[in-house]
Amino acid sequence: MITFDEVTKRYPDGTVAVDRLSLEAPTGEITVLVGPSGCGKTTSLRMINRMIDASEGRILLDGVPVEGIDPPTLRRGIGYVIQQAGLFPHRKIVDNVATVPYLLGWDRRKARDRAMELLERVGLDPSLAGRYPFQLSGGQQQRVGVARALAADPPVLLMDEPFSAVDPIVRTSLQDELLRLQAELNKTIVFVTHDIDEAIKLGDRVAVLRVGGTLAQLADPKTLLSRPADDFVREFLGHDRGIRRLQFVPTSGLELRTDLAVAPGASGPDGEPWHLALTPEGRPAGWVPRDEPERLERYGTFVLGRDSLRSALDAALLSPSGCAVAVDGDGKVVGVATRDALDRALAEAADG
Ligand SMILES: Nc1ncnc2c1ncn2[C@@H]1O[C@H](COP(=O)(O)OP(=O)(O)OP(=O)(O)O)[C@@H](O)[C@H]1O
Repeated sequence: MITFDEVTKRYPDGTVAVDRLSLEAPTGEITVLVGPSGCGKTTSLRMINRMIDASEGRILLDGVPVEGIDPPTLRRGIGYVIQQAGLFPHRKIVDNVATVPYLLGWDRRKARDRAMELLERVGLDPSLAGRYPFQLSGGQQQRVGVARALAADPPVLLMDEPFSAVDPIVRTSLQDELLRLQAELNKTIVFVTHDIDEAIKLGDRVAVLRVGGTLAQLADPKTLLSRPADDFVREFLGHDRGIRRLQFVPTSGLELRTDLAVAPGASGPDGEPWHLALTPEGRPAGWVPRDEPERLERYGTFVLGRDSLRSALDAALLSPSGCAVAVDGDGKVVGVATRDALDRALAEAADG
């Protein structure tokens, strides 16, 4: 666990970047520091590995004040990932990843084996190992940055806007990859971003900071969206806070109709403008309008119980029938959520 205990950072010119910050980043969880530009996120992060020293207060790593640990020893247990990866341009990818193991005096072969294993783990083709950083895309470089930070298997990972220099699609896949890795590795991660959506997606806990370096709120994403502490947090979360909150509402309680999904070739129930045609395997084939039984229209699906109400709504909006198709983990149809059922679930979510 990382503990900030009344930590203040005053730069020599008098700027107070962080002001009596107290918070805990629990072991094995992702704690996100988020807030507007200049609110002290990077300063806070760098005080953990002592790239910057606190002016007042203490930072503790599993109860031990970091000020008492010499920086090289401290950093051996702390991986660090920054924006644009910060790779060494004249070293091959494999050697970039093996940087810390080399520094730790590992045998060259063992260090390289470890690097190759990590490249695969972060989703990179091992054939890239012999290239130089400039021969990789921005997203690939960022993956190398993550692999390098993990090389010596540090229990703590500090990540400073690691995905902000790549396009939105690559960014989403890097975020998904990080969540997948974290499910396996259970590192204690402190992640800095100015993007509230990224914070909500990645954080087990989210600390919202305001300019001046004070803590506005520390909460899990669901609580943050449903109960922002004050106007600053509400404003920072944005006007679509209500919609985003739906990503934490489960679909397990949705009422489903099974009569609207029919076997291949069969006709739909009387009086219904649409029915869902199934494939022989029970997967969705498409929505069929009542007056044009040969036509198949597009559909949207959500995995019942796993996906959120937001996904179900998205699925409904994708389809001209206005209904969302509920499937199981194998993609087989378990029922249909009509607009009425979604409306009732929305009304309940608004009350909750
Ligand atoms: N070396 C320094 N000397 C003086 N002031 C500094 C120094 N480094 C940072 N600051 C100031 O401290 C405050 C916090 O900076 P910091 O970089 O921690 O913020 P941040 O939240 O990470 O910002 P951004 O999102 O823009 O990267 C800012 O007002 C910044 O100008």
